[in-house]
Amino acid sequence: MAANLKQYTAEEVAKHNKEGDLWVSIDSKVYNLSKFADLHPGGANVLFADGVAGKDATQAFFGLHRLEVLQRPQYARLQIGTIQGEEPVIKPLGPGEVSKVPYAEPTWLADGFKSPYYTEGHRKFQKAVRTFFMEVVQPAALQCEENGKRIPQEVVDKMAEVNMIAMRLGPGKHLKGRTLMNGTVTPEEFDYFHELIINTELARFGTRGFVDGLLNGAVIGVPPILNYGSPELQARVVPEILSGKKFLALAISEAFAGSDVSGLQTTAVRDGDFWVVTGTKKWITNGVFADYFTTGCKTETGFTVMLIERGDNLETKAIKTSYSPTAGTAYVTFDKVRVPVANTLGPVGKGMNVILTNFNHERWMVICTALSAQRVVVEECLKWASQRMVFGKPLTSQAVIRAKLAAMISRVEASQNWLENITHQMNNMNYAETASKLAGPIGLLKSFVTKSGAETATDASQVFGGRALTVTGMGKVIENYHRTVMFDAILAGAEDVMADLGVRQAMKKMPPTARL
Ligand code: HEM
Repeated sequence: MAANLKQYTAEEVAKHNKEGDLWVSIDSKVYNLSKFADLHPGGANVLFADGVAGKDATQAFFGLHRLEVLQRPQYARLQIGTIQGEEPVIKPLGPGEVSKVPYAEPTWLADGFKSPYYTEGHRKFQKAVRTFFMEVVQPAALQCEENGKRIPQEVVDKMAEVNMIAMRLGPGKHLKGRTLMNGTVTPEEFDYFHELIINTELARFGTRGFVDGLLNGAVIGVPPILNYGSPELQARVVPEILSGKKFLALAISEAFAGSDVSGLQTTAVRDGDFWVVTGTKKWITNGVFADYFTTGCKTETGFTVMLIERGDNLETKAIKTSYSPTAGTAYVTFDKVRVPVANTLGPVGKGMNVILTNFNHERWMVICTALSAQRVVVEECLKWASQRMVFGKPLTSQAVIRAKLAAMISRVEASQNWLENITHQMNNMNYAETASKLAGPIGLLKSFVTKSGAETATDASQVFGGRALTVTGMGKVIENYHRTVMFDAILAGAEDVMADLGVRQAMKKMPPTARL
């Protein structure tokens, strides 16, 4: 488009510097703001100021707006030309591109850095996944986060086409025979680093509610079916969910009891070939739009897990939380719901094992997405602190700001290295080894990442100041982050419980031979 636009000299632009005849240049692009001035959300008079009207307003503009403002079609069309002999310097990331901002990407994606963990195949996969998320998912993420609606079906269908929903469950037999990401990786090659890549990419939009709205219910609620459901149940339900035709939520926690499973009150009573289920569930991610609920119930001989289909006696009500309703967080009521006994997942009374099987993977997933979101905050802060001018100098000229950046960067880099180490172990341990050796480290890392997240949210808010408090505009990613950072510290195991689990697991492994 720029090629067909007229070229102007700075002197020509300077002539248009008053009400009714107002031009500015921003990053070598010339904008005619004559009519727009009265519509400008920041007011008209700021545009007529000295140093703005008829001038190169690049610095003033980027002190007040995000680059995306200029990309919105209604504003992009204000551009009438370019400055002769100049080229635009500021560019958004194209689909699949990696950021050149230091620490904005994990080191394995940074120029010249090496990693022992990632192969050429992982690199190809990362590029394909980033392109897919930027092109297909990001527009929906931004919209849904704002309007609170469920992820659109067209996006779900496109995710299903590349088997994204199946890949989100991790490596395993459910991938067999599927073409993954248009053949970028085979089901046999797909490992936890591929899954880490997906989790990293999906959390990069500064839209925390949408991260859970992106069918997280299935990620945590389908594995019990794959591991414990009868072949008939699997054959009926799993394809519907992995193809995005039906949605599923994991329904364990209640207002009466969170992780304290012994306190659960939802009860299932046997009546012939059916369970009759009565009770309530709270904080159920994706519950608002789920068709199936992998549900924990109290039965005569203990805790039992079963798959419950939405029907007349099952109601869901949206719960207002501090993140976007696009996550579909629900309060669920079961009123004598009749559930076929064939829907039981695992042995009756042994539901704790069914749920526990899934915990490490769920917590690891939360670590991946929480860390990715934290890294985005680091990038936002590095950009802002460099472009924001105070007393004639960039914010980075303040030592106190640099100290905050140092702390933020160190936290994400430390967590990334620990996460990649754990992911490598997951690739090389069988299920029993993972359960015995990694529950502790995963608990500790989850606690570390979420504590770091809270510190980073505070630091980033100080860097952005008042802008961190507004839902739109310059600090919108920071606002979303500090408003929602606690979700990761609570979902899938509260921060303090996770840290304690790590130490308790270590205590179990203390050798009797050890003495000071
Ligand atoms: C193509 C030119 C421009 C467009 C399309 C534009 C558009 C906007 C938009 C959409 C907002 C709302 C906030 C946001 O979404 O970030 C805004 C706010 C604002 N704009 Fe502009 N603007 C332009 C140029 C400028 C320039 C050159 C100045 C220089 C002083 C300016 C000063 C402001 C101010 C002071 C605000 C309020 C910021 C805030 O609330 O934090 N704008 N502008």
